Amino acid sequence: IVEELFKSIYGQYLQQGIPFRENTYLGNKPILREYDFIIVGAGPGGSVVANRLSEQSNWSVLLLEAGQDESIYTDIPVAAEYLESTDYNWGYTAEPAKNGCFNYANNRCPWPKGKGMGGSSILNGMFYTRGKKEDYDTISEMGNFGWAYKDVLPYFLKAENNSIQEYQNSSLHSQTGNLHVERVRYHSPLVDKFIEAGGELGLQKNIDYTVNPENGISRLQATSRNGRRVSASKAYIQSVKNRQNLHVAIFCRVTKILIDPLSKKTIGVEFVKKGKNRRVFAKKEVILSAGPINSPQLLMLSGIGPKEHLNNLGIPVIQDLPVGQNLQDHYGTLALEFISNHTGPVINEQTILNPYLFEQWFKYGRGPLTVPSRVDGLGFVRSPSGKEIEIILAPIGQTPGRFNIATLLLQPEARGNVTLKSKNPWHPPIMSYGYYDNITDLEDNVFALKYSVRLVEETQAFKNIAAKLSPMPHPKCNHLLFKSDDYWICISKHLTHTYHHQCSTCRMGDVVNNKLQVIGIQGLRVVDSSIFPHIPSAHLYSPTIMVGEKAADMIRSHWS
Ligand SMILES: Cc1cc2nc3c(=O)[nH]c(=O)nc-3n(C[C@H](O)[C@H](O)[C@H](O)COP(=O)(O)OP(=O)(O)OC[C@H]3O[C@@H](n4cnc5c(N)ncnc54)[C@H](O)[C@@H]3O)c2cc1C
Repeated sequence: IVEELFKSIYGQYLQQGIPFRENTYLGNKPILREYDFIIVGAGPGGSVVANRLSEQSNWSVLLLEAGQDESIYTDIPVAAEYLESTDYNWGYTAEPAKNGCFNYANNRCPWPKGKGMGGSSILNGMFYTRGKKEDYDTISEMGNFGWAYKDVLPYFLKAENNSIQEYQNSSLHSQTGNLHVERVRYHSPLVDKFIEAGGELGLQKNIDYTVNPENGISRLQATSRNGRRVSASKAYIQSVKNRQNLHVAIFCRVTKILIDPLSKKTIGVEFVKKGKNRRVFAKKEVILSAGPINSPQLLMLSGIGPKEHLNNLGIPVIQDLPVGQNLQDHYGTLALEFISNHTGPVINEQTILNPYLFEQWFKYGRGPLTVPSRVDGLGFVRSPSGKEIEIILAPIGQTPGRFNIATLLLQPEARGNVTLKSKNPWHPPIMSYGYYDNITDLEDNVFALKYSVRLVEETQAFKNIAAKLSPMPHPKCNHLLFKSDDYWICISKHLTHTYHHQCSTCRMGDVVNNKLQVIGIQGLRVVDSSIFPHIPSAHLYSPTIMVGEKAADMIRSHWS
């Protein structure tokens, strides 16, 4: 019976898995029937693994990406926020929030996710941060051997290529990796005011926040090179595009991971390209790097997830695991508006197309278009509850004489989850998150908003340019006393902003082991931001690159 079943599964796969020629990412390489490794998703997790595994010339590697290639538009740092309304975004929306996202229709916060070579690193804010030593030590203390700070630091360094002058001789930075990091190449005088003001309030000026993001303030370290975005695909795929053993195929939407239900061995994946269903097989492993929303979705569609949920949808259960649970994220307020007598450049939908600014950027890698999402300046303060909060300066306003400060809770209490709407792979999953359901998050954000106002209104640095909070109250909060705690609570709930660091939906310890192998399944790993069991105090691009570097080493040593 087992043999018959085996034949019926594999026989069908083998018939359908005939080779076909493809218009692939680079050149016209055919997608073969079988590879040693199949990687799903060309985001930061998948791009790194594809590069590192294909260093081994006797291993064949296929990287399947649902989206398209990058373009000149994704190269422009300041354009990041505009890319969210293009096909580079999966365009997800979270479920209605009870205590946040009030400025959006039905209280549903948008959850953009990058779709294309580089994943979310083609539309992210390009902040380079790594988090705190304690973040990784906590991950290790949760039982994940090999993930303490001392274990992950070498991989951060392996990845980094930091050209910032003052870090050239630091043992905590490196200049040899693939991920370029530099200072923003347009220096607004407002950033200096921000740093001065932080100093006046007792923050340490010009800290290296990648090493210790605490009680300090400094300019941004950006994942760019000569003023151009460095996506994960730029950093890890473009330079190895001519490797014969690496095939990269775009517009390939994976709909299922093929797993033999008896042996629980991963066989390959099913995907759709140009409307056709196809299958491709893995000799060694399938590596799932589809990101924090699509990785759990694909696992559940393939029979790996909470038993009851899968049973309710009629999906045969292969492995009962808490996939999609425990979603974590960073959120806060975007953004308070301040006015001053400083007149600097203005970037909005009209001025971004200004030919002079474009030429400055294109020819020389300079000017305001090099400023990622208009941001240059981060501060780190501790709330009365003892948690770290990030304060973000956008010195370039959307209207003249204005600038913005945003808040970000680095260790929020809120949690969420990803579940399936149906067993149809084309239906987006259901995403929920408890914005401000926990009073500590709300109190911490109110503290951060009041701190941001103090930073501007109570320091000489900003007084010198007559800077102050815009006196126009938010129209939905103008029934409350301006600047009172109740006003700030109202602002928090209306101007809720997620920083798109969703993670932990395939968390290490519950869904994958410390080698990132899916528990109970052979030949299947998850390598992306969904594996963090506990959210680092960082924007997650560089931590996910670190995960990719570390995973590639583990995979290599497993198979050698
Ligand atoms: C708007 C925004 C701003 C951000 N700003 C910053 C920042 O300033 N600094 C920072 O450090 N981090 C930032 N982040 C977070 C960071 O970019 C992400 O944490 C990181 O990209 C996660 O990497 P990943 O590999 O887990 O997944 P992703 O980057 O989401 O990549 C997943 C890839 O898989 C592909 N994929 C998904 N499903 C399928 C499928 N079924 N078949 C084939 N391919 C599939 C996707 O198209 C995508 O290319 C931001 C994120 C966003 C969205």
